[in-house]
Order: sequence, then structure tokens, then C-alpha cells
Amino acid sequence: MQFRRLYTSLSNSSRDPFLLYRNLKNPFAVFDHNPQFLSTPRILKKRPILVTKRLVSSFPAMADARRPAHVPIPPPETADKAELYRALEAAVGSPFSSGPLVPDPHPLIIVVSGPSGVGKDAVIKRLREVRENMHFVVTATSRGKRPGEVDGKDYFFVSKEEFITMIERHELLEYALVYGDYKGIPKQQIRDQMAKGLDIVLRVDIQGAATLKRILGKSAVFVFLVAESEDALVKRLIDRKTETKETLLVRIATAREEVKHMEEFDYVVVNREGELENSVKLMESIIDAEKAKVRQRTATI
Ligand SMILES: Nc1ncnc2c1ncn2[C@@H]1O[C@H](COP(=O)(O)OP(=O)(O)OP(=O)(O)O)[C@@H](O)[C@H]1O
Repeated sequence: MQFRRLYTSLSNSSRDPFLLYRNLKNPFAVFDHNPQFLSTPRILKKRPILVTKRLVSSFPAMADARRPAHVPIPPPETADKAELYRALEAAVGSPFSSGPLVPDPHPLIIVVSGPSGVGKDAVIKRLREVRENMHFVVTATSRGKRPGEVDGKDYFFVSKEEFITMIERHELLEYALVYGDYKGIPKQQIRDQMAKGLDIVLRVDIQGAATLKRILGKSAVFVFLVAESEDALVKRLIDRKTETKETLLVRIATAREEVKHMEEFDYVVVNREGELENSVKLMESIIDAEKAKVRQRTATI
């Protein structure tokens, strides 16, 4: 139906080569100087030479092809599928390629940020469980390992001297000194995983996101995670039971400032109370939509 509408409106234009399709049983006959073409009066009146040239020039493969003068195409309603396929191939003049029409999407870099306690770790942890072909970047840190933490999984634990050497060698995409300890994102890890075709997920605070935005610009996707309300965020922080009264106040004050930066991001995901799964689904939709973009982001680290 859609096709017919498009087709009719195109054929109403006197400048358009698709006029041929409307009036010929076998449009390709025009290239073979088939008498069938000559018997189509409307086309002859409508500047046939110009139209033919346009068609030929838009399908160079057809123009060059060596093919029989007349290719009978069986009626599609009754024809054998393979026979019809071969006849169409012969009429077009080149084999139908089974190669992909669209190249594989580029690996994505997804930067996830948002106020403390909003659920960044929770969303990323779940995303890791449900989605394949993603690499979740492990941050390097100069702070000591806490009980239960695993080197290479939770963080890459390095000494302060080693971290400074990494900075000097430009091995870090972004780094910060947080409460006397360095934290940074090793570039090589991202390069290695992107080379395997994996998408990269980076979890950073708002300042880190701002730095990455300056470095990566539009080549990465920036997602801002937010609670549905300040009230929900505060309750979530209280429930986590990881904060002192001082750090609670700092995190709340910081969150108020941080939400003002939402506009610098590409997407916002509202992580509603009790709806973690929906947030993860939305993250997946964002990734899928980015992968379906005609003009893909191309990140080079
Ligand atoms: N949608 C949700 N509904 C209810 N609780 C949630 C939801 N998402 C996360 N949480 C809980 O909220 C708390 C904070 O989440 P999480 O630690 O993932 O936040 P964060 O943004 O990573 O915080 P920080 O930046 O301080 O590390 C956790 O106890 C987590 O289980």
C-alpha cells in the first residue's frame, strides 16, 4: 500500500524515471529495445530518451551487463520461486548479492553518569547480566584493596608511583585525584576491547563525564541516570546505609548541582524506585537505537 502510494506519486512527476515501471510489464525491456517498449505510447510521448538515460546512469551494473535480448519473466503469482529469481537476475543483468547491504555497526562507547546513589552501579551490574558483547571498563586506582575486592575485576590496583608513570605515558583517557587517591581509565583496555568489536561502558562521576565530553565529543554516547525525585534519591541513599550524616549532606548538595548538567548529555534515564528492570531496558533501547543510526559515532581512543 505504502509502496503503491509512493509509486503513484512518483509516476505523476514528468521528470521521474519511475514512469517506466508504471507502464511497462517488463521495465527492463527498455534497455533491450524490445518492441514491447515501443508499443507503450505514453512513455514515448514522455521524452523516452532522457528517461532511459537516467535509468541507465542510476544502475551502472545494468548498463554494462551482457544479457540476452529478451528475458521472459514468469508471472510472479504462479512462477516457481527459483525460476522467477533467476529470470529477475538475468533481467537486471547482474547476480543478486547475498552480501550485507549495511556494514556492521561500530563499537560504541557509552558513558554512564549521574548523582551518587541514583543507581549507576545497580543498572550497570544488571546490564552486564542481560547484554552480551559489552565491556565494562575497569578503573585503575592507587588506593589500597578493600576486603573482598578483586584486582582486575573491581579495579586495577596500582601504586601511586605506577599511577603517575601511567599519567606521564599518556596511558589514561581521564583521571582524577579523589580524597588523596588517583582513579583513572586506562586507554589500552578500551582499545583492545573495541578491536574485538565490543561496546564499552564507562561509569564516571559528573566531572569525569564533563572531561570525557571534552575528549570524546560526539563520538561517545552520554547517558545521565537520575532518580524520579530528590525525595527518592535521598531515601535510596539512606537505605544503602553506606553514608555518615556528613557524607549524606555532601552527596545531597552535590546532587542538586549535578542535575543542572543534565543538558550536556545525550539521553536521560529515570531510574524509578523499584523499576530497575525498566531502566536497564531503556539503556538497551538507547544502545540499540545508536547501533541503528545511519551516521554512526566513531570513537578513536
Ligand atoms: N530502581 C531502583 N529502585 C530501588 N533501589 C535502587 C534502584 N536502583 C538502585 N537502587 C539501590 O540504590 C542504592 C544506590 O545504588 P548504586 O550504589 O548503584 O548507586 P550509584 O549511583 O552507583 O552510587 P555511587 O555513585 O555513590 O556509587 C543501592 O542500594 C541500590 O541497590
